[in-house]
Amino acid sequence: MAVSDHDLISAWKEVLTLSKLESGQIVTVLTSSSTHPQTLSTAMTAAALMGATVNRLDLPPVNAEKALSRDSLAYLGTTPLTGNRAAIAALKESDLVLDLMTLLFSPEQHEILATGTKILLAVEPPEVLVRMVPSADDRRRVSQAARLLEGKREMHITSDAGTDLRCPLGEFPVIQEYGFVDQPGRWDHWPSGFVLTWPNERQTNGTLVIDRGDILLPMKCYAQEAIVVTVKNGFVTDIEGGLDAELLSDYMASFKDPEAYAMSHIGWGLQPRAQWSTLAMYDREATIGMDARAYEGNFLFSFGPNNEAGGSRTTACHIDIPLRRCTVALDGTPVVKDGKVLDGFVYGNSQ
Ligand SMILES: O=c1ccc(O)c[nH]1
Repeated sequence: MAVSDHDLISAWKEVLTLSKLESGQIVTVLTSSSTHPQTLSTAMTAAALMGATVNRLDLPPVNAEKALSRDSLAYLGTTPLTGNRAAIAALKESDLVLDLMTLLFSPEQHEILATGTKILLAVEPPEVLVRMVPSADDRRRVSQAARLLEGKREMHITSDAGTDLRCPLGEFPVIQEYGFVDQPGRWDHWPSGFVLTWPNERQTNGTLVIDRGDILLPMKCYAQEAIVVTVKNGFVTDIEGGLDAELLSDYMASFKDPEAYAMSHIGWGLQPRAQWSTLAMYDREATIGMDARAYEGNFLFSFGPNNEAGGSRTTACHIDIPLRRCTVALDGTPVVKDGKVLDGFVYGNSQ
C-alpha cells in the first residue's frame, strides 16, 4: 500500500529521535539513481524539522557492467564512494549519514564510521519502512539476544530437514541490527531486527539444507526443492540439488572468486513485524528482502565477505539465506527451537 508523506515523515522523526539527532547537527543524505523519491524527500523534511543542517550527496551508480542483478546488496565492495575523496570528506564531517544508496560491506563505510559519524541504511520501499519503524523494544530484544551470543564458543544449527552445522565462535564481534543509530560511530539498517556474528575463520563444518520454501537472497526466490550445501573448514565445498542448486552454483561461480564460498555472518531473526511470506508479494526488484532477513525465528546465514566484522575478505559476491524451522544452540543451549525464538520476550514490557 502507498504511504502518505505525513506518515513517512512521522516514521523518520521516530527513527531520528531514537538515533538521538540533535538540533544544529549535520545530516547528509546519500543518494543515487535507485533512491526512492518519497523516502528522500521525507527524510530531508524530517531532519530539517528537527533542526538539523541537511545536505544531499548524490552519486552516480557503479558496477552495472559487473553485477548480474540491480539489487544493491548483490554486488559489494566498490561503491560510488570508492576513491571519491571529496564525498568521503563530506560524510566524515557529518554527524549522521542517511544511506539511501547502500554502502554496506564497503571499506569506505568503516573509514567514515571511525570518525564517529553514524550511518543509517534505509533502502526498502516506504511502506516496508513504515510497517517496521524501529522501537526501543526492538533494541531491547536484539541487545538481549546479543548478550546471549557474546562470549559463546560454538553455534550449532540443526533442523529436521537435515541441517547440522557447527560454527566455532570467538574471533569476531557480535553485531546488533535494531534499526537506529543511537551511538557515535554506529551503523544500522532500517528495517531490521536481528543479531549476527561471524564464525571463526576456516573452522565451520557440516551441512546446511536449504529446504523447500527457504529464501535465497539476492535471488529473492523461495527454493522449490531442497539444496544441500556442504561446508568444510569454513568454505562451501558442495552445492547439490535440482535447478535451484544449479542457479545458486552458477551465480556464485560467475564471480570467479574463491572467497565467494566462505562462510559469512550467522545469526537469527527477531522482528515480529517481518514476515516470511512478504517476499511472495513483491516484484523481485522492488525490495531487497529485509522481511526475509529479519523474520522472527529464522536462522540467517551468509556466504562471502567478512570485512563488516573486521575480517579481510571483501569479495563482491554476497549471498544471504534465512532458514525456517531450525534449532540454534549456543554452547549446547538452544536460543531458537524449530524456528521459534526462546527468549520469552513480551513487547512493551518496561523491563
Ligand atoms: O542489514 C543487513 C543486510 C544484509 C546483510 O547481509 C546483513 N545485514
